[in-house]
Amino acid sequence: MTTQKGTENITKDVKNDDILTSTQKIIHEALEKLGYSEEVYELLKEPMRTLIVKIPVRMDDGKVKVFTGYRVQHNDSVGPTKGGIRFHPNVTEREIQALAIWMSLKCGIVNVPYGGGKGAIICDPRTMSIRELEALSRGYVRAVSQIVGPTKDIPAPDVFTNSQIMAWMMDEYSKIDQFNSPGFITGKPLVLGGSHGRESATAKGVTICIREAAKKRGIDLKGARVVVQGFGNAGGYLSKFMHDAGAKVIGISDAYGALYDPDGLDIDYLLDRRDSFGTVTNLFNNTITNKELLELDCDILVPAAIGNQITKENAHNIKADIIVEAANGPTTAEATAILTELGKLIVPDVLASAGGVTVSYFEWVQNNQGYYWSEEEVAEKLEDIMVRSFENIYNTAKTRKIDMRLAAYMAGVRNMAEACRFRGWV
Ligand SMILES: NC(=O)c1ccc[n+]([C@@H]2O[C@H](COP(=O)([O-])OP(=O)(O)OC[C@H]3O[C@@H](n4cnc5c(N)ncnc54)[C@H](O)[C@@H]3O)[C@@H](O)[C@H]2O)c1
Repeated sequence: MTTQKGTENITKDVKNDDILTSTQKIIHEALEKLGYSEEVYELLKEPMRTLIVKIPVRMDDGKVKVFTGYRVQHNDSVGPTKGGIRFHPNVTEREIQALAIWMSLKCGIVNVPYGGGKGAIICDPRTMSIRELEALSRGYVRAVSQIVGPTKDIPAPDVFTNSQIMAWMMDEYSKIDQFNSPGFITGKPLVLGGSHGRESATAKGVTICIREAAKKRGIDLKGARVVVQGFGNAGGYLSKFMHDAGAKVIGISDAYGALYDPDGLDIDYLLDRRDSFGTVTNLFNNTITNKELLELDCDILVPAAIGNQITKENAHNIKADIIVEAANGPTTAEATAILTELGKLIVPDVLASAGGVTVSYFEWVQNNQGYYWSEEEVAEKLEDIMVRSFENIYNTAKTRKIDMRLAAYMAGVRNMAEACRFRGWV
């Protein structure tokens, strides 16, 4: 598995009920601002479909273990639903539902023709053999096969799932479909129809948001002091991209602590020493805490680890002028209000981390065309979409005198609400 030990905390630390409730609150406000009726909110506040399945797997010891899996589809008025599959022991139904709604918002923001979806299996892949994992992955596809497919609902990797699991799932679906179906799932290995640039897509999207936000604030990225919480897929690539852009990455962290150097950290060296769990701080004695990291004097702060990191307890101590959320849900609603009041610019998660689903969309388009793009082509198209999405949301926030989170929710929910109306659902 390529995912990290630390991600275990992602699910544990975030208060998932709060995530769903606070998401619903902002959706309500966004729909109200857009002038949609209460009926539209009633339709969009929860997923349209939640499938719970049982997956029997014969384990290596000869006994059968029955796993529980989910596939949640938020709304398919715009197009098929899309979202990752999480393998995690602590995953809950409400959490997957909230994540499916966030996927809808991200797709609306970058204007790709999908609704949001999300899947999960309650399991701990770190304790399973490769054979058991393959059997579980294939069993999941058989169990949900009636509601997924390249034109219905397209899964992708998430916490503790990777391109190998996507490959098994694609193969199983192709057998059921009796047709080679690469467009059933994204995040596949390149040889099975994966896309160039997908692994770093989230960090690329975050980088573009940082660059655009810095321009708005008159901050020159060259020499700007950047702090990144989390050094896994998103945080690691992001630190590298910031370093390459001439910024000074003065702080990074992982689940065990944080590193700080006011003159800038040697990111290439740290990436080289990082383990497969995104951990590097354990190699150093002179560390600071994650709490101290978030409050460092810097220009740009990027939470790229877990949820609920900036709360009403520490919001007043945040010194960064710009906060760009690579992680899902790092800032609470109260903290957003405090930081906005203090004049900080927050680029919200549903916009900042939408690069991943954008390149997943590119992968699906390439699979449908049977024609594959170069890395440059993928990067160019991602750049174009992210810049336009950022501009749109920034300008909405400015014109309407609202924060960028509410503006992003307005952009994220609009296509869906409009499509539901045209279809005559509401
Ligand atoms: N990777 C993507 O494509 C993607 C896309 C959208 C959103 N995100 C979000 O970005 C965040 C990071 O995702 P990732 O894929 O980089 O995960 P990852 O597992 O690769 O890395 C997570 C990093 O956070 C650190 N971490 C874990 N618990 C921590 C804690 N309690 N305090 C401080 N640091 C901690 C880990 O040590 C690791 O360095 C998550 O919130 C994820 O939902 C990721």
